[in-house]
Amino acid sequence: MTLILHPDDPTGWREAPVAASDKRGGGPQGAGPAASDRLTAGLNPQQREAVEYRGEALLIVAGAGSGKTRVLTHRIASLIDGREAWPSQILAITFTNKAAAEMRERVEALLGEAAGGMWISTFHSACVRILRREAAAMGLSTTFTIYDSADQRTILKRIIKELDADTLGFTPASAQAKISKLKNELSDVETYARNVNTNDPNDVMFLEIFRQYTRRLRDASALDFDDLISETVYLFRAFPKVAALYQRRFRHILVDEYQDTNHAQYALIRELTRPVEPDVVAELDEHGVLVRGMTDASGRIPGASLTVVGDSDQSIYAFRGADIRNIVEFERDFPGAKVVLLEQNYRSTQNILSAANAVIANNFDRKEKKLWTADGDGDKITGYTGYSAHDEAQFVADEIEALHRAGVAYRDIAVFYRTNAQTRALEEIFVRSALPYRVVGGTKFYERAEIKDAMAYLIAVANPLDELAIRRILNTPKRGIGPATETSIASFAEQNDLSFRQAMRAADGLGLGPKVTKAILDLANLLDEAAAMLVPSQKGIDEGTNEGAAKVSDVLAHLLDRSGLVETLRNSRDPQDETRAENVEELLAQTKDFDRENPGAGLVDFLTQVSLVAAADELDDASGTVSLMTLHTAKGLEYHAVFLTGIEEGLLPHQMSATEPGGPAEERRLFYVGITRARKRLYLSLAMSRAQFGEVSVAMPSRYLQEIPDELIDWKQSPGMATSRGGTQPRALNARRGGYGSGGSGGAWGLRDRDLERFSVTKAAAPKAEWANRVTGTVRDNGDLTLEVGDRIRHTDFGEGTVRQVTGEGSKRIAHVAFDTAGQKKLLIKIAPIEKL
Ligand SMILES: Nc1ncnc2c1ncn2[C@@H]1O[C@H](COP(=O)(O)OP(=O)(O)OP(=O)(O)O)[C@@H](O)[C@H]1O
Ligand SMILES: [Mg+2]
Repeated sequence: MTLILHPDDPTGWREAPVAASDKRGGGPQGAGPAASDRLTAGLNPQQREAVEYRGEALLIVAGAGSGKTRVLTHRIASLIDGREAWPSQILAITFTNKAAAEMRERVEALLGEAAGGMWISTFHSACVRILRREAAAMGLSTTFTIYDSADQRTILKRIIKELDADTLGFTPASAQAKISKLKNELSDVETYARNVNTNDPNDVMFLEIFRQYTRRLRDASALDFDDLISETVYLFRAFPKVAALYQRRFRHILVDEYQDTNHAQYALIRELTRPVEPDVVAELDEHGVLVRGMTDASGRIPGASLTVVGDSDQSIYAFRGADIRNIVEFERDFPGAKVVLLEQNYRSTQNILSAANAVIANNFDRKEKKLWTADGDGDKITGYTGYSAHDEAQFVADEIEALHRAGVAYRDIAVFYRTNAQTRALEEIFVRSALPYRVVGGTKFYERAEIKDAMAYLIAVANPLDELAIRRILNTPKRGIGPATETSIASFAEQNDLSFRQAMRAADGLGLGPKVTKAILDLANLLDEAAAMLVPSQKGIDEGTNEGAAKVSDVLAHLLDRSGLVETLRNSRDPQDETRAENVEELLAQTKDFDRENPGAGLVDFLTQVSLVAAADELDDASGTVSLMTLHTAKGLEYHAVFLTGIEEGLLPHQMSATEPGGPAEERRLFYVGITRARKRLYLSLAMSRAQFGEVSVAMPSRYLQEIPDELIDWKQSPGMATSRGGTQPRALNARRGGYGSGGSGGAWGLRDRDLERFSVTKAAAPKAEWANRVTGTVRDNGDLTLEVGDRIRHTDFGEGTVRQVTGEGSKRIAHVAFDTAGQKKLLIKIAPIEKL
């Protein structure tokens, strides 16, 4: 393998001056912690100790609101301020984009400009950044697509159908969950195949599903979310020299919410904190990567220092493979690690903390830990039992108005729920009450069909191998290309070992009607044209910049205009289509903002940003609005007033987890996370009946409610009271006005990632034509191979056969071949894997 070195060294590896005395590696000459006294002022002694500790591994374990995240930010600031590390030598990992943006803000507030160049990001963003840069080493296109959960399910649905796997009970969701679990355990197809029980038809079938899924993603040059982490781990393991570049660069790695890391994420951290061995150091040196002064006496570059913070009581991602053992076993994995415990809570009132303590105490197998504050009891918790979900929502809306009148800003109020479906009633009432609100990470803008359509155009341009994207837009807007045509293109592609897109270009030889043929070619041409717009000028290519390339917004505008996507929506009679057209135009506006704010960034950067944001959460607080979000999204955040809604059996604990081992305990931790987000006011509410899946059913108060001592809650309408009034019958559901969800998520789209990652596609030194080819995708070329009726040929897959007919012109000539064993096939002569006998 060859070492990938970056001519422009975009990560700043070469910039760091060397402190010969600083054996921990290459940071600026340290003035020592004393210089950053002002950064430790206002911290308690344990927090200060954690900020100032300078060993190799540090574990901070503490309950909610005790300042763990605060310690991380101060620690980063202190390293930089004390000139012990360059910002570029710091990698801080948080769980959501929102948390990353907040952390960056806090560090910037402490340091000002000096904070630039730091990597503060989620695991996924950091990995995408690495993978885009190193894609070549993995045999992956730098423009690889990131598949979200819906994309995964579409592919799995096709595979399951083809394999008739549904007869064995496989569903796209079940296969997806299983694949995700395996990937989070760093188990790939080969590993799974080795351990599969060949006598179990289910296992054998799953293996085939997994295998096909993996192949399709590879063919499409696509990665799913779990791949982002696991592929980075494989990359580092397979290419120690690539790994060394990052091991050398990041001298301080800090991970927030460590209790929720899964095995793959854990492995990634292990790789990143490994020392660089002397032989690799020597090779780096040979390649001009600065290593002098970074090595210790044995000639190694020591591993990065690692700081992790977490709270095992807040572990809520077991379903995604999070492994609490990562935190429990930290001391074993990192011998000599320093452990700091924080005890005092600075966030909430004592009443809120007492409720949290009482609830979490019911979990066994945990270290006893009690949250306390010096700030006093504060108000009691307010409880409310609604007759229906609407009644509950009305209570929430009324209380929010009351808080607002009392001077609490909307942005300092949040409403949490267990499942996204619960937003319906809340949104309906909020819209009616004209309450400004925003759904964080809810029904996402990007998940809307029309946005996915428009995005699919962009994806098809960026990654010509992405079959999913191109098939999505093949007949969107309608252009007369039916499913039969789609299938014949797909099988032509399959038979000729072509991508779907290449097969489209050969449409005129497929024997389709002239109108359909034209429609297919027009679409292929439109995509090629758009791809050509993205090619930088020769100067840009020479200099490795995007100079001369069209802006993302121009490309999208061109695609929308020429495809007629917006126009079709505008001309439709369906009243919903007007909103859809507006949404697509909103996307266009978004690309304009992107272009303005990220000069030099390209289409792939935009697509990456969207996929990362869409999957994890939304970006920023639109100030002045109440935030609605799931309990999972709420992690790490805090608000003056918090409403926990739907505290009912079946919702919390959720019915899916109630029967699973460890399920109720994990749900209890989720409740605990919710409670501990509140600073001053906490509201717990439930409904006596709730409509789910179109059916109204009686709801029971959550078992967790009973775990909170009575004296802490002031019930405005108690579960008991409501029942004694015979209130299990739902009150007539409020008449619907305003429709569901007409506000909400659209407004959130306008926010952006401060931590935006810019991935420059490796294009230095590629001449324009080659670069253009890379964008549109080229394969083998048989030159002017002439074939005539009666010729015998050999195909790599189909064996030998006889040419029956030749149609088409020039590079689009197609041979109709009768294979001896494989039947009739149509082959594109120019590129099919064939030879003349
Ligand atoms: N020493 C301190 N003095 C004053 N305020 C503090 C101190 N330490 C932390 N805080 C404040 O307490 C609140 C909680 O801190 P932080 O968010 O860092 O806690 P955490 O341990 O990360 O919580 P969680 O477990 O919920 O993520 C924040 O508002 C923070 O600014
Ligand atoms: Mg925190």
